Parts: sequence; structure tokens; C-alpha cells
Amino acid sequence: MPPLPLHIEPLTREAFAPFGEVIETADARSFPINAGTTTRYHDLARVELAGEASRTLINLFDGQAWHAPIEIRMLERHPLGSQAFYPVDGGRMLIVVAPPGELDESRIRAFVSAADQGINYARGTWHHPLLSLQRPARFLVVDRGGDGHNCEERMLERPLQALL
Ligand SMILES: NC(=O)N[C@@H](O)C(=O)O
Ligand code: NI
Repeated sequence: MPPLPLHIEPLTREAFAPFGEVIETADARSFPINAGTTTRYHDLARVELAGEASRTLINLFDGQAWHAPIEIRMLERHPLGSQAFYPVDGGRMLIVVAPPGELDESRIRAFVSAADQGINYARGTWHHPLLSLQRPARFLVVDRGGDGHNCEERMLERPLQALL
């Protein structure tokens, strides 16, 4: 069965709100610190931690390059915590998500981030693992460590193809 088309939407805070936050400086709350030598972009996304012995992990991910056509055959979710990705060298991501709860494949949506945008998946948001577009790129990743199983994968009934 051929994959269904998956349209790409512009990544905005409003559009991404059902899935988490967009991490960007545009229109962010900011203020000068360190005697005015630094600007702090404050409280950009919510880190969620649940379960036994949970703690925040700070990681770096080196994503391999993905090129069109990109088929989406599975999604995953982290029931015990959020997961944030921010490009450290201007990499862009294909972001494929569905709202938390029982997976409804009709509610899968896709976005492409800009070189100065990251995202934070809210706890339980369905998403595809990192997809670094067109080139290898490094991402700062903040997510949850601790006891318990924090990654549930689900194969899609109908694969999708991102219309890049
Ligand atoms: N497995 C892992 O650490 N990464 C995934 O959760 C991902 O979303 O890329
Ligand atoms: Ni993940």
C-alpha cells in the first residue's frame, strides 16, 4: 500500500502548542543579566519529569542526514518525561507529531524547523525520532532519565511520506 502524503506546516508556537513548545528567541520573554553583558531568554519550555528516581539529562545527539523522500513508518512517545531538541550548528529538523493519549493517525502533523528553532515535546507527545534534514547536525537534547520504561514505539497502520 503506497504511503499517504504528509503535508508540512510552518513551525509556530501556536501551531505546535498541542505537542509542546517551540524553543526560539523570537517574541520570547528576555531580559539583560550579568550587568547587561548577557541577554537571558527565559523559561522557554517546560521540562517534565515523572516516575521513580527521575532526573534531567543533558545530552548531545549527532543526527545523520535524512533526504527526501522521507517515509514515516513509526512514532514513539516518552510517558515519563518531556524531550527537547535544539540545534547547536544550525541544523533543521523534520518534526512529525501526534497529540498525547491513544495514537490517532489521522491527527499526525508535520513541521520543519528553522536553523534557530528547537522544540520541546511535552510528556507523552507522539513523535518520530530525530530527523536531521539534508545534512548531519548536532542537537542539544534535554530529557528524562531514571527508573521505568520511558520509550514506547508504535508502527503506523498506514506509512506516511513527508511532502518536502
Ligand atoms: N531514543 C532517544 O534517545 N531519542 C529519541 O527519543 C528521539 O526522539 O530522537
Ligand atoms: Ni524521543
